[in-house]
Amino acid sequence: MAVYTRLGAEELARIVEVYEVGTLVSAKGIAEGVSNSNWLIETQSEAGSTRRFILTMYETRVEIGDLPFFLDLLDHLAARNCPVPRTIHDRDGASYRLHDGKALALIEFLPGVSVSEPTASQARAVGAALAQVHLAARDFGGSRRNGMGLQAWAELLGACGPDGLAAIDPGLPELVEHELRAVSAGWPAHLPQSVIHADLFPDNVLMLGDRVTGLIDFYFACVDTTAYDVAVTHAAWCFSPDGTRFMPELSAALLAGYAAVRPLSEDERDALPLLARAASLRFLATRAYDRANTPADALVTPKDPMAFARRLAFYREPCNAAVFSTSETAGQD
Ligand SMILES: Nc1ncnc2c1ncn2[C@@H]1O[C@H](COP(=O)(O)OP(=O)(O)O)[C@@H](O)[C@H]1O
Ligand SMILES: N[C@@H](CCOP(=O)(O)O)C(=O)O
Repeated sequence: MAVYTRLGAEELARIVEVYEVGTLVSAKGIAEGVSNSNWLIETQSEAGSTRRFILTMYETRVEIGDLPFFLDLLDHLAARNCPVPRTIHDRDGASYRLHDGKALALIEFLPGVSVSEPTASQARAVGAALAQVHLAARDFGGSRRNGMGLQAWAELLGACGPDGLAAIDPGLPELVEHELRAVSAGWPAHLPQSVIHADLFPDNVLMLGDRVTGLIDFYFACVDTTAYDVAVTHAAWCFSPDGTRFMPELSAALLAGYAAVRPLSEDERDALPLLARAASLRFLATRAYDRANTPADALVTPKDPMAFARRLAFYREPCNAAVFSTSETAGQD
């Protein structure tokens, strides 16, 4: 359940009044998501037409100082026809406002559902949408460093300690130590950089059939290696959720969909096997840390770190590097 803050009906109505969107007629807390509190808001204009919005209250994970980057990015991408929600500015023109010390934003509601068993056509569409974002963000003026990069993973994994990792799985301390070293030594510093989403999991994509209607949850977005974002999305979409089963048809389709919009250079393709190990390590790190630090009675159940240890084991097998080198990846869809 991701509604951490309670807001009463009168309070919500007063918040909505600050925007030129009509009056509040309903507000429902949204259970999905783990980081922020979200409400589905319905308003009515004087003429009687209704509109829907998402009201997000940023909880502890999002720094208020980063909000201009995240929210301006949404408006920039939406203006370039990327399927991302626009922000609704208040009567003073602000994209977010403070309420009892926490930041709030009203965001366009987009239709669609998050798929749990993606098809190849859906994976292709997601690859294309990701490439569209990478291209459309080229003239975005904002910048934000990746606070969830290699150093952060090392710190999170270090904070778990060998015993904490071994409590999850006896093989984890050795795997993590080896992979942190390998990824750090092999990180391809020369590749193109851009704004990246950095967390494009199926639950952050809204779809209607094979069409991507919404890319959401840009709260890890930053400037980093573009191909790393491809690797993150590959790790997120191309396996069964528990990481035991690689789905080759989803992989080929996702990479082909991406390359059809933004062909990957040879250097980027060559780097993908290592970047996919890096992406697996990143989600293994946050999940292991959350597993070790979430109280047993917490409202949110921590996600399984082993699902990404299994992906990591897949990507580090030299024979599996071939999944990234099909001719489709070069744009011949
Ligand atoms: N713009 C939007 N349009 C429609 N639904 C949305 C939108 N933004 C968020 N949601 C809904 O709210 C849920 C949680 O949003 P999300 O940004 O992923 O939260 P969190 O950052 O807490 O993970 C999503 O799974 C989706 O159902
Ligand atoms: N995608 C991450 C969790 C990040 O949470 P989000 O709700 O902000 O997407 C994972 O699966 O570990």
